[in-house]
Amino acid sequence: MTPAPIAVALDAPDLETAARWASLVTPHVSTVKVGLELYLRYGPDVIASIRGASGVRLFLDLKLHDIPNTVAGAAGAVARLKPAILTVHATGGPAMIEAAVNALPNTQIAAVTLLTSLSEADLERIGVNGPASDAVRRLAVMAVGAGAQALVCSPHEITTVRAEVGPDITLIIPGVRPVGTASQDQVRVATPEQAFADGADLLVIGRPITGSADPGATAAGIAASLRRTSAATGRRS
Ligand SMILES: O=C(O)c1cc(=O)[nH]c(=O)n1[C@@H]1O[C@H](COP(=O)(O)O)[C@@H](O)[C@H]1O
Repeated sequence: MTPAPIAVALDAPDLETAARWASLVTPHVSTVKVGLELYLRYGPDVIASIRGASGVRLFLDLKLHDIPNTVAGAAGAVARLKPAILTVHATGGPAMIEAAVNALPNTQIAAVTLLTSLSEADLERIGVNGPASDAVRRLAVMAVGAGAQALVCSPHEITTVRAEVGPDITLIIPGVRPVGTASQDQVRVATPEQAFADGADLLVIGRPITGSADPGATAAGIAASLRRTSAATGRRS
């Protein structure tokens, strides 16, 4: 069976836990994601350890955000790790995004638009007025113009962004919560089925899987539900 278009966020306090989660979910999902918690604790070696434990596609979520020259250097520094995907913050601007794209020609650079943990009230406090979807759309268009091949946005903005950037840009969607699970610090959320039906290419899911009693079974359950959504909507994963 084709693994589901899910990146499991391995936000673990230690490498053993992350490697265990990776090996449990690997039969069911296409991708695992290493983020700041693991990378800052263990450094680049964590990538080889996780690859050894799972062998699936690796998404490196460092959310780079700095001047173009610094981001070019930082992206170049992780080139040898050969991540399938690397995140940068879209608000770093077009020159910064372009610098990352040029530094890593064999990696999909994903521009994070507005974090899924931000509410519209939070956005107003940081100077982003109006509906989140307007700002996300503007950032998405700018990032794609700068060469980003993937975008990260919340489930609420999928249809708006897709209409703007077309079918060839990969939409990566965190803020995903299966029915009956808590939102925790996520604000702009939807179910995996809804996000997938709306056009997400890759769902990022962490705690609803890794915090469950049986991460392998939970991942398998969400994967099966996405297959049913696919059959019902005609959407191919
Ligand atoms: O870039 C990301 O992956 C990301 C962007 C965003 O806007 N929101 C967001 O939650 N994420 C990441 O997605 C994961 C979500 O984890 P859970 O909230 O546990 O499902 C975390 O690893 C976040 O770092």
